[in-house]
Amino acid sequence: MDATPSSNEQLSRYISFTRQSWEKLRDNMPLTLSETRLRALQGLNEHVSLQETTQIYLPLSRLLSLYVAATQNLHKATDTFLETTSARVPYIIGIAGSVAVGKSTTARLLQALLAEWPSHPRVDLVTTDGFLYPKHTLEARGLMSRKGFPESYDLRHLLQFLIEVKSGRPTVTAPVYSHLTYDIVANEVQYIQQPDILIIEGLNVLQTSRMRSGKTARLFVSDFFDFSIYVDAEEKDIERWYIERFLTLRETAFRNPTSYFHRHASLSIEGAIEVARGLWQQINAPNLRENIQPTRERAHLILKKGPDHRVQEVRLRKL
Ligand SMILES: Nc1ncnc2c1ncn2[C@@H]1O[C@H](COP(=O)(O)OP(=O)(O)O)[C@@H](O)[C@H]1O
Ligand SMILES: CC(C)(COP(=O)(O)O)[C@@H](O)C(=O)NCCC(=O)O
Repeated sequence: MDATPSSNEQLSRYISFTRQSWEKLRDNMPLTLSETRLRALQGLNEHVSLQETTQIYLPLSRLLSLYVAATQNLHKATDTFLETTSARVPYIIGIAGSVAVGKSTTARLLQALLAEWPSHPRVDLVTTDGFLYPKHTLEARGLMSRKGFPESYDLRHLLQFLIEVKSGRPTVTAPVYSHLTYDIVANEVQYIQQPDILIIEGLNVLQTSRMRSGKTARLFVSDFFDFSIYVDAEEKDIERWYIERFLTLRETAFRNPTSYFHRHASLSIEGAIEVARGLWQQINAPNLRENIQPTRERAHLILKKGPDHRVQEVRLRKL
């Protein structure tokens, strides 16, 4: 008998909110942000409407804020019991989902909103692309068309980074990736210095993948998460968003001569759509189906977007 729970069984572990029922939760919450502050945040995320920020993401930031406070209190309780003073340890939130589903936008918006709550003002954000192997290594291993697949990441390095952050080290560094050069940036690192909250965003953060040696990893990235979010949408919508973003980049970033995709800046619209669809169908769609979507039900919260990026449904796991 198959002991793996079916997708329906897994989803029944969640409380499901329609957009309307989620919005109503705002009534129970002290949403203290002024209209002026919200508009300033809007400037950081011009893609997300003010209505979406207020109705979906602000309640979510409130929920997360309650969880952070509860965890901070738990640490205090342990300290009282043990008569110790532990190092400050960041609360870690993982954000997973397909390429182009809107992970970065969601992560940046939550970073800004969470920083507004006085009990945890310092919120840092790290994207897992910094832990991809450098381009020359991917080329040498024949992995350039497997970027974003589990084997394209230095998982050991990512786990080491998380161990250091969670052990309360005052300064931890993360490598940096450039979408412009399509490569790790040599001699550049991001410093993480005991923020109150650390958001880790990436395709792979809920995966229970194998090490390159073929052995199953003993530790998973998600073991370090206090909370995790999966950003979900229909594949046909994500493909369209991917192509739209590619067309925008053709008119902006690709014009830069140092861009890895500079040669695509001179393509016709039809030519650019063909290239983008090819990248989607050969790399990102198989990765979504094989490695990303199967991790969805590991998340504490699932945000399901409609064709216009507006969240249609929120599922919260019964803890
Ligand atoms: N909430 C949103 N509302 C409108 N557009 C969005 C939203 N989130 C993302 N987008 C757009 O969708 C595309 C992909 O978003 P991005 O955050 O870059 O995705 P990812 O980090 O998952 O690759 C971008 O062009 C972005 O502007
Ligand atoms: C860099 C990425 C693997 C995303 O990495 P993440 O930050 O999610 O770890 C992805 O954006 C990517 O480059 N995919 C390869 C195919 C493509 O160019 O779309």
